[in-house]
Amino acid sequence: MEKILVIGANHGGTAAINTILTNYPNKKVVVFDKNSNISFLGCGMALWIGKQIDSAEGLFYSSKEKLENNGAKVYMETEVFHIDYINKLVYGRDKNGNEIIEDYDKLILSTGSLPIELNIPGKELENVQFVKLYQHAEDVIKKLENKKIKNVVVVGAGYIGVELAEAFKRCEKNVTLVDLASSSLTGYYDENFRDLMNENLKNHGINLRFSEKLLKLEGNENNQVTKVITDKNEYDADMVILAVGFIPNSKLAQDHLKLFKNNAILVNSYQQTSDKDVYAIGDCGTIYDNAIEEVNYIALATNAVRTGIVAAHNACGIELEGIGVQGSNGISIFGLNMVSTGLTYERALKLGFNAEYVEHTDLQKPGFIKNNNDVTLRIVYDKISRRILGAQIASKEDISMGIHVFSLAIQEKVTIDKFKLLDIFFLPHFNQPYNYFTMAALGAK
Ligand SMILES: Cc1cc2nc3c(=O)[nH]c(=O)nc-3n(C[C@H](O)[C@H](O)[C@H](O)COP(=O)(O)OP(=O)(O)OC[C@H]3O[C@@H](n4cnc5c(N)ncnc54)[C@H](O)[C@@H]3O)c2cc1C
Ligand SMILES: NC(=O)C1=CN([C@@H]2O[C@H](COP(=O)(O)OP(=O)(O)OC[C@H]3O[C@@H](n4cnc5c(N)ncnc54)[C@H](O)[C@@H]3O)[C@@H](O)[C@H]2O)C=CC1
Repeated sequence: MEKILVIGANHGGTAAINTILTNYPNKKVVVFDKNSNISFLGCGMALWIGKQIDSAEGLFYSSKEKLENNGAKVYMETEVFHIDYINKLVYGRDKNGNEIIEDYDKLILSTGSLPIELNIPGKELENVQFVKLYQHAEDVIKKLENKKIKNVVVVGAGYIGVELAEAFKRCEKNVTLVDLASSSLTGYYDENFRDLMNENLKNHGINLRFSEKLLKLEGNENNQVTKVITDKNEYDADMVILAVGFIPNSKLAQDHLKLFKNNAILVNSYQQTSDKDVYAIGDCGTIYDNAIEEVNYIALATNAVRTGIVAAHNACGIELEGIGVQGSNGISIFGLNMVSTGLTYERALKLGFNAEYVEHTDLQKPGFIKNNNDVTLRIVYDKISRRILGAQIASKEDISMGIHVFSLAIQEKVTIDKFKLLDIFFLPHFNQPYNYFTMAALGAK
């Protein structure tokens, strides 16, 4: 029986394992994970910390037991420390120090990512937290019960930082959000969209400190953090969250597999690495980005799931080519919903596209409908090829599904001119006859 070994059983790994177990009963599946849990939805962490949900119970959708009931052999709390790619052997060590060796016919690496560690004095002080794992969130929640924790400084105003800033505010903490960049969410939105989010955060009492470089953290005699020092200011801090991005966890691939510029494991559209019997999925690997028509690194659970499915079929001998991604993403903070896909205008210009954008703001539904809010849509396109490169939408309405049409447009290289006359239904309960999709696109010269 052919044996497929999976290292890492979070979102990517779980998707691959389930795909194999469901579709290929003639394959043996062996799994290693160094953690004690499987499938934690990090996206629920802010909801849990901010008490918008009561517990973490619903934040898992799989477990060792579920995978084993479906036929896998699962080693939890067992870290793989070496792979002999030549002899196809994987070496793990369990929590009791026992060494476990398993051979494989095909190997799927799903070792994910690690939060970036800033090399600054004071980073080892107590109450300086990373937020990636279930255990991290549990630790933060327990510490927040201490009423002495009043001032929380969040470093990094990307997706994690902004979501957690809201969560800490909901716990009635004084929250300062610091970023090296001149705004929150610089990786995802253009300036006027970022301004909407910054205004929203400010209006909810979050102290925004942008264009500041973190220099060091200071502590008291008990080694607990007390201050955050930047190149411009200093802030009182009883807890500091470091959320300045992820790096791929590709240590096991070094010295054997080809890596991308940020050390992600380089894969082709079948998730195959430079070793034909080894696949890499999710945050530890690269992904093809249709917006730039090149390989890229985009750490998202959605990509982990899709690449897991692709790798599983290919590892089992059924060819399935991935179709690439657009990096579609979304955020919802104090009722302001923002979604984006593909390239922002700023990034498109930086990458050398002949970029242009059209933008339109209008009520979601006709004026006679109550409970109705403005929606702002920006579509970014290339003036020469006319190809749609990206889109951003912001509103207090739930506009989340709207972004998917732009994701598909980028994937299928639809031009802005074709988009102008896209068939969009109208019903006053949902939208307007002169839809902002159409109105924005018609503005393209
Ligand atoms: C707070 C937060 C919120 C997020 N919100 C969203 C969101 O809303 N939407 C979204 O799309 N994405 C979100 N993400 C990103 C998303 O969680 C990641 O992209 C996703 O977890 C990647 O899945 P993965 O399986 O590739 O890697 P990981 O989740 O990093 O899992 C890797 C697994 O490999 C195991 N492992 C690693 N090394 C070894 C080893 N040597 N031996 C054995 N096991 C090993 C680890 O224990 C882990 O279980 C969020 C992330 C965080 C932290
Ligand atoms: N809603 C969603 O889809 C979510 C997705 N995620 C994903 O998880 C991954 C990790 O998220 P984040 O850590 O928030 O990364 P991020 O890339 O979203 O944001 C990192 C932020 O840190 C800032 N930064 C970098 N170095 C810094 C420094 N030295 N000092 C101060 N600021 C610095 C950057 O300017 C950036 O704003 C991302 O890929 C993200 O897309 C995370 C949370 C939610």
